[in-house]
Amino acid sequence: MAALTLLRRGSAPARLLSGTLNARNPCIGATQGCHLRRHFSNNKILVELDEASGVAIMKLNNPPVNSLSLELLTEFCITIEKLEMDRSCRGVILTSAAPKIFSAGLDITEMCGKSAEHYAAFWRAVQELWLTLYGSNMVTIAAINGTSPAAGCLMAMCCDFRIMADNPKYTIGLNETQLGIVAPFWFKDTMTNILGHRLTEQSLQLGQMYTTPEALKIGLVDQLVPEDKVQSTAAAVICNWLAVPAHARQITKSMMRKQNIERLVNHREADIDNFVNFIGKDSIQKSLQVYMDRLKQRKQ
Ligand SMILES: CCCCCCCCCC/C=C\CC(=O)SCCNC(=O)CCNC(=O)[C@H](O)C(C)(C)COP(=O)(O)OP(=O)(O)OC[C@H]1O[C@@H](n2cnc3c(N)ncnc32)[C@H](O)[C@@H]1OP(=O)(O)O
Repeated sequence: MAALTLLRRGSAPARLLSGTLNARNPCIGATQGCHLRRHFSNNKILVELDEASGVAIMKLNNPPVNSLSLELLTEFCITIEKLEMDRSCRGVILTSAAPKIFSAGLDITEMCGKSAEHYAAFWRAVQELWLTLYGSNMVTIAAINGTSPAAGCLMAMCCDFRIMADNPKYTIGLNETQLGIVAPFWFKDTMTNILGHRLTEQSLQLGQMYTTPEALKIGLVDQLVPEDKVQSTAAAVICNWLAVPAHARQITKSMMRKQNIERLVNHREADIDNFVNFIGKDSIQKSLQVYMDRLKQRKQ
């Protein structure tokens, strides 16, 4: 089990020990043409695992906009954990099967007009996604092939490296305040680790969505490439990351992230209570409804 996963689950670091296999050139099998590909999918996640390179491509597949429903969140975590346990997989490229949208963030309908029990289950699943992806021991690369607001941006920020399609129509950011809601502390912590305190404060208060050049400039994404080069660039980048001795990279990743992870692990139930109280307020429900109505009106 992964070192970071170990941090919250206390299980044996088998992956950590086995991770040095092929460490000098993990992509050697792929370059020599000995491709062994395994495909598997849940309903909403498509996975293609290339055993030669140890890289899985994981595609969000929840049309039309890859909104993160309870079902998708659950499948997402199961998929990552399955890959984490699979010795032939050492890296994941996270991308979207939908054209133009990486992910529209949390499914707003899951946060409207539902019971407190539903809100609690939904929020636990959102937490689980963050813990699983941010805490993954695998190399994770976000191949952001479309717009990515709110929790869509969070997923990308959980990855080790972000490559975005350079399309003037695409934007990325944590826009929660624009919906009248508040990004919780662990969203904030994730962004702070990437952008620093001042920029995160400004970004969160304004609910700012960045164009691709802006996102590159502030470091929210690491690389911009033409749309048709996103996948191939991600494949090349992940090979570089996998070439680093795995145990050293994993321990370093754990060292950089464990404080943030522990903070949520230690306050998980309180965070769920906060969410349930907050989202159930009439004023917040009204804000979300107005936002959804506006989204629908844009089309008319
Ligand atoms: C005190 C502290 C306490 C802490 C409390 C915590 C509070 C909660 C924190 C929550 C954290 C994260 C929140 C989120 O992630 S909220 C989601 C934010 N997402 C957005 O703002 C994106 C909204 N969508 C868009 O801007 C656009 O849809 C798009 C992604 C740019 C795509 O545009 P498009 O023109 O291609 O498609 P469009 O016609 O707009 O959409 C197609 C249909 O999909 C519906 N839809 C879009 N986004 C969502 C969504 N996020 N959830 C649910 N449904 C969505 C849209 O309404 C269309 O539906 P229909 O075809 O009209 O029926």
